Amino acid sequence: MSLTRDRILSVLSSVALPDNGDLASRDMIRALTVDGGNVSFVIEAPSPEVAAGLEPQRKAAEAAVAALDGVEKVTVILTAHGASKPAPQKPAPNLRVGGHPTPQAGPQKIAGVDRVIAIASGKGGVGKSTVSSNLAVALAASGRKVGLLDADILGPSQALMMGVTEKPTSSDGKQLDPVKAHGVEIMSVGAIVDPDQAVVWRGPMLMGTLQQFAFQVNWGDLDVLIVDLPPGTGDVQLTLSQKVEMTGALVVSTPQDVALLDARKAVDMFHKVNIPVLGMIENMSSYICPNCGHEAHLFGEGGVAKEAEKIGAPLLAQLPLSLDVRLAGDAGKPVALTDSATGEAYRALAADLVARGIA
Ligand SMILES: Nc1ncnc2c1ncn2[C@@H]1O[C@H](COP(=O)(O)OP(=O)(O)OP(=O)(O)O)[C@@H](O)[C@H]1O
Repeated sequence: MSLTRDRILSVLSSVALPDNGDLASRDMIRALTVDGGNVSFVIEAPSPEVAAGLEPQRKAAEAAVAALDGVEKVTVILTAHGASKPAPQKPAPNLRVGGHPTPQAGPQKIAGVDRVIAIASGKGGVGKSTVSSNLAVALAASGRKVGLLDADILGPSQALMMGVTEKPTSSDGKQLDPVKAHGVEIMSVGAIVDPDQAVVWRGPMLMGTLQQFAFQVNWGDLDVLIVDLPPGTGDVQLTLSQKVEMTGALVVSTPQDVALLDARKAVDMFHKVNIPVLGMIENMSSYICPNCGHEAHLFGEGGVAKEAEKIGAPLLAQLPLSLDVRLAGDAGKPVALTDSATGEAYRALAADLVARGIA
């Protein structure tokens, strides 16, 4: 019998919960991924208190799936949603972007948002923002309700890449309303400040803005909020993991060794802050000559696949290096909107993420 999501869910329905029901019937399984013999998923408890008592169920789930034919490796992560205490009354939010962070106890859910997926890379310039915008557009075109939070506060790209020309407003004087482009709700510093103006802020201002973008924006009901991170393993990544309940991260890398070295660090950082890495994406994978059709692996071949295998995460896509991608990004009309081969690759990636329960 082949290893399918349904088969794994049926095995998980044998893992009973202390207060009735089982892991599958109570809809606690998230981000279930089957990649060859590697199976990974997240058990999401409704609160930290419930999660604290579920380690035996996590172990039982791991053992039950490991016993299935064809399973080589199982990764099961236990997370919790919901604050342990009622959230304290918040003061009226300050609409000025760039305020200092407000104190907050532990990561919190963004109201109305089902899943928060970070798009990360170790190295800069590997195409994280390009992947974020195209994935957001492809998911929205497939019928998902999608938001895009540009967490690259100092080097925001999303206003340009998504062709945003209007500024966010506030309909209630308290929360910011995101701007909408290509079916996606967007919040980016690039939509607020003049494009030629540098954002020169110290850490606390950055973190305050990040918190505002997560919690003082009317995101509405979203299936998935894509968070375009800055490169590296710094303050923004740490703050997000401490303030926002994240579903997981997708790590983007190009195939060459210098990029992979940094991608490995990004993966390690996510493990340290307990955010599951749900998959890797190889960008600028190969170049197909538009004249003769010859495919050249300019930056090497197979490196990202090997890395993904090492961490037990799926390699979700291998996206080509193509002039169309850059031109479309610069024009504010992501290539995923087109019928090109790269547009099709992004649609396939979006469909795969939906099928895996990631988006
Ligand atoms: N597959 C691709 N083919 C051609 N050009 C690409 C591709 N992916 C990204 N680019 C181009 O490479 C440049 C850098 O991409 P992008 O800004 O998405 O990278 P990034 O990792 O987000 O960068 P940063 O580290 O600055 O945040 C952009 O001009 C983009 O259009």
